[in-house]
Amino acid sequence: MAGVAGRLARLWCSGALSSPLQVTRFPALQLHLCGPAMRASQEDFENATNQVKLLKKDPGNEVKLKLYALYKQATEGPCNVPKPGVLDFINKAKWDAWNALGSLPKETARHNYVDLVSSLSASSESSIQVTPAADRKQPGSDALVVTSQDGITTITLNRPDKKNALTTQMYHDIMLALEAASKDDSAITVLTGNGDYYCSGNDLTNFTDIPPGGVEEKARSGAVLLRDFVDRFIDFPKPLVAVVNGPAVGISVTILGLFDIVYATDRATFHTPFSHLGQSPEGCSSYTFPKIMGPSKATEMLVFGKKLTAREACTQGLVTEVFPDSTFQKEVWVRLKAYSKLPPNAMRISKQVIRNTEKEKLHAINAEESNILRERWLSDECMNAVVSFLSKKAKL
Ligand SMILES: CCCCC/C=C/C(=O)SCCNC(=O)CCNC(=O)[C@H](O)C(C)(C)COP(=O)(O)OP(=O)(O)OC[C@H]1O[C@@H](n2cnc3c(N)ncnc32)[C@H](O)[C@@H]1OP(=O)(O)O
Repeated sequence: MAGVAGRLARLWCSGALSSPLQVTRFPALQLHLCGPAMRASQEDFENATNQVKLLKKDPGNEVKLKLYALYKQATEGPCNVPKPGVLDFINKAKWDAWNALGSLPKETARHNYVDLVSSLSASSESSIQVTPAADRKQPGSDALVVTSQDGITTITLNRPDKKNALTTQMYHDIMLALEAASKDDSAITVLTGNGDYYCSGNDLTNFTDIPPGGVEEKARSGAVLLRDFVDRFIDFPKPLVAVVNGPAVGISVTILGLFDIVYATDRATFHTPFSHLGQSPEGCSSYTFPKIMGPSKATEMLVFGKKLTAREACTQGLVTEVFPDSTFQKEVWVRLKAYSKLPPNAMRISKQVIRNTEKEKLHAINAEESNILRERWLSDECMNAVVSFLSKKAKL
């Protein structure tokens, strides 16, 4: 194994890998917990729209496009106008910026707009400071944005440029967010993605972050992280809903068997390429998938890596309901807001009555899957697959 890992390191040092792999830890991600008193209120947003006109320093076209896109997303939702012609450069650039935000919820766009204006005013010393909502954390990296409103706590994977691939830090942040959501005053918790992907699974550059203890230590700590991460979904006490806004890969698919409801846009696909990657199933899918869809359909996904369309995944029981992409966000959030008005304790207790009978078994399955993966991660099959992806030779 050291040979392959050494190859990975040499490949990186030789610059053959196109993206500058992070051998150091990922920058700490800020977890924006926007509880009822902490989300960017409409007043914050209106203040920010006024303050942006008073900026002393021109923030540049790229930032202005981002402000434009966030403003439109916050006020009108996902891009809903036809794409301008190629010669209409300015409007096409604005359209592209807005469209790139995909299905980002209005509340999140509003929150990001206020944060951006706040940071611009701080750097340009404008005459009016936006007073961020009380107690809200200062803007920082928001690869994970948590908002809580209308009885729903929403955890949004917000790393669209990397198809919402999960960094090691994001696993920790999601666990923190689930912990907070289990105790806040919301009735339902949602996991969704921003951009065209729901989530492309484990960030494969995580494998390049080799600690002093070497690859064996990396595999050990990865197995501990995986087991803890999946345990949070097994034990989560409130109704947990996946709003699958686009393609889903790997662990983002396997943990769906632990959600209570899975709503998907018809653009979504569901791919678990574990053999392709020299790995094996996780997220309790080795138990939940055969239970949900039968052993042969589960084998097609988990062993042979068959990618399912949203409708196939619905037919096989992994997805609860599929919606047309054009009305997905609107229909899903209207429904979830109605569900969130139901008596929260009754929903929580009913979920636990359903889940409790399996909890012990699911924890045992999770422990077994994590141990097996710890070995798989040390295999040449796995590292060769990772090296192929990172050297941009192979995509799924
Ligand atoms: C606690 C540990 C748990 C471990 C257990 C988890 C297991 C898994 O999740 S296994 C599955 C892992 N995921 C993958 O293997 C997917 C790899 N990605 C791809 O194959 C493709 O990116 C794609 C099919 C998801 C999308 O292809 P495409 O539409 O062509 O977009 P790009 O490939 O250009 O992606 C844009 C950008 O994002 C980077 N990226 C996407 N996915 C990942 C990823 N999983 N890990 C790292 N980076 C990813 C991609 O490299 C591009 O980056 P740039 O080239 O720098 O723009």
